[in-house]
Formats: sequence, structure tokens, C-alpha cells
Amino acid sequence: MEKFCRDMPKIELHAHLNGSVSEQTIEKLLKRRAATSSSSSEQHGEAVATGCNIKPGNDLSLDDCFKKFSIIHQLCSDDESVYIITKDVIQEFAADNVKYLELRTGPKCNSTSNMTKSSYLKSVLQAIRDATTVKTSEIIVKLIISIDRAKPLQEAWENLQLAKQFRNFDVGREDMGDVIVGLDLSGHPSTTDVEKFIPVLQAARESSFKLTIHVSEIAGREDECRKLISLRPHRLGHATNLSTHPNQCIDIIQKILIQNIPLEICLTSNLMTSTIADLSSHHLQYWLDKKHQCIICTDDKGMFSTSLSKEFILASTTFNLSKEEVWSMSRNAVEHIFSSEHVKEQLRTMFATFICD
Ligand SMILES: CNc1ncnc2c1ncn2[C@@H]1O[C@H](COP(=O)(O)O)[C@@H](O)[C@H]1O
Ligand SMILES: [Zn+2]
Repeated sequence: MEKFCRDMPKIELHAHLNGSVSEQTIEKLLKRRAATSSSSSEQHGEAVATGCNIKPGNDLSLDDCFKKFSIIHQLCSDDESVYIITKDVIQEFAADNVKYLELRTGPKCNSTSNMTKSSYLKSVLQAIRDATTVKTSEIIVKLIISIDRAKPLQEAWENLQLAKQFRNFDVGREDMGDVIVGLDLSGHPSTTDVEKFIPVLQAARESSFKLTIHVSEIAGREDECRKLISLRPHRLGHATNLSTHPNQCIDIIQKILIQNIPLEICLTSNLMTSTIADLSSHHLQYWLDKKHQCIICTDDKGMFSTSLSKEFILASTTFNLSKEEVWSMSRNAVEHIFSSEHVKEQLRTMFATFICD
């Protein structure tokens, strides 16, 4: 099964750029910083001492996880490092037989390095172009712009503006349509007052962007989830706590089922952030029993030392899935990508002609 999961073509639809940075790339960035600056040695020390990877078995909280994000953000605070991490992340997904990747990130600025949100985004897009236009590349990469729920509303409007401005940036694959395909709402789930973002998400929808929203990653977020689902998002991230108290959330569960909104499932992430007690109680089983569309994803492969193959292996061992079931979960993700019918058709053909034993 392990070989099968590694060899099988895969579709990754929930991967945060900065959370996907591998240990090797972090080493590379630390060396680069050490070579180019002497004043930031404190930052190196902090990053190295804390370690950017969360090791299995640690008693972690989402707070720890978000502290680590801010360390990675400090390390990737100039255009060149943003370019490096994007290229590396794409190559690592490609090496894991990911054939289509929807990477997501929130544009950032840094006055010390003169990085603007716009230059950040350009660096990401140039790296997508350079990583995917080499002859050996078989991966198609699209971008989703993240709105951080912990940041001010103004930032969300700026992100939408940037998404519109750069949606058809030339990444050398005109036949594949726009490179920016959607918007995401994510960030620390304990921050409240997410309703304020609804008009931005609505406007994004009206501009033909697809929407994916992190919902119910922690308990007690049913009311906000109800409001966000009324936007009719195209996919949902996590939805961890809905099935834990199905009676209180039955209306939400019904909506997800009736509107057929696929769920992006991130097993290791949920386990490591302790938002589930253990894998056997993971909500994937609940939704599979209802024959609902679930997409296996990594969330933050660097942060959680995982890969998409590892997530499929974990799903198959935890929930006793056969090779056929694993294959069809991977194949069916094609139907939920944010790209055009033309791209879907290419991926359908790729799956149909792939020989996997
Ligand atoms: C673990 N569960 C999670 N829940 C919510 N938001 C998460 C997340 N994992 C990652 N992010 C969001 O993605 C950002 C890092 O990527 P970018 O800097 O945008 O590339 C984090 O700062 C957070 O806002
Ligand atoms: Zn996420």
C-alpha cells in the first residue's frame, strides 16, 4: 500500500505555502541569511533553537503551531526567499507524484527588505512559472490567495485587489487558464469576528473566484460556520468539529451534504494540533459513511513533517481503505479543483491512462 500511495498520481488542494516549507529549505534559508547579514543572528538563533518542525508525539497546541508560522515568516521576509520556498515546495510536491497543486498563501510585506505584498506575489508567481515550465515538469500549479482571519479587514480587501490584478499573470501555460483561481479564509481559528470578511468573500465570488473556507477547526464555532456556509463556498477546510456534536450542527451538516461541498481533510495536521483526540476518532469516517466527497490534503507538510503520500497511507491504514478506494479518492479530487474544465479533462485523461500496480 505504501508504494501504491507513493506511485499513484495525486491532487493537492490544501497546502499553505509557508507551512509547506521543508526542513532542508529552512536550512538553505538560514545559510543564505547567515551569508548575507550579520545583524539578524538573533533571528537565526531563535529559528534554530525552536526548530521549525513539529515532531510527532509532542504535546502541541494550535498556539505553538502559529508561533512556528511566525518564525517561518521571519525567515521568508524578502522576495528572493519567497521565490526559493515556492520553487522548492513545488518541486517537493512534484517528487511525491502530485500532478496538480493548488498552493495557497497570504501576500506579505516587509519594510526592512522592501518587500511589498505585490512583489511577494510576483515572486510566488515567477517561481510557479520557473518550476513548471522546465521540460521535465509534469505538475500543474495554481494559486489561491489567503485571507488571514486574524488580520484587519483592510488587508483582506487588498488581497482581493491583488488577486484580481495578478489573476492572469503569465506563468507560461496560457492553455491552462488563469493562475490565481480562488480565495481562502484561514488563520488562527480562535480569532473571532470573521463575519466582517463576508463582503470581501462575496465580492471575490462575484469576480468569479472560487472560495475555500476553513471552518470548525476548533469546537464552538458553529454560528460562524453557519454564516460562512451561507456564502456557498466551493470547498471547506477541516470541518473538524461538526460531526463531534451532530445534533447541534445538523442544519450545517445537511447544508454541506445537500450543497455537496467537498471537504479538504488534513489528518496529520488535525492530530498534531490536537484538534482531534486520536486518528481513529477523526471525522473522515463520518463523512465517508455518508458517501460525501472528501479530499486528502497535507495542510502544512513542512510544519507537520508529512507528504501527500503519507496522508493517503495514514487514511488507508486508519480507516481500512482498499487500493481501489484510495485510488478513487485521489482521482475524484479532479472534480473539485478550481481550474477550468479543460484542465480537469487533462487530469481525467492522465488518471485514465496511468498504469499503477
Ligand atoms: C494548522 N491549521 C491551520 N489553521 C488555520 N490556518 C492555517 C493553518 N495552517 C496554516 N494556516 C495559515 O497559513 C499561514 C501560513 O501560510 P502562508 O504564510 O499563507 O503561506 C498561517 O500563518 C495561517 O494563516
Ligand atoms: Zn489549512
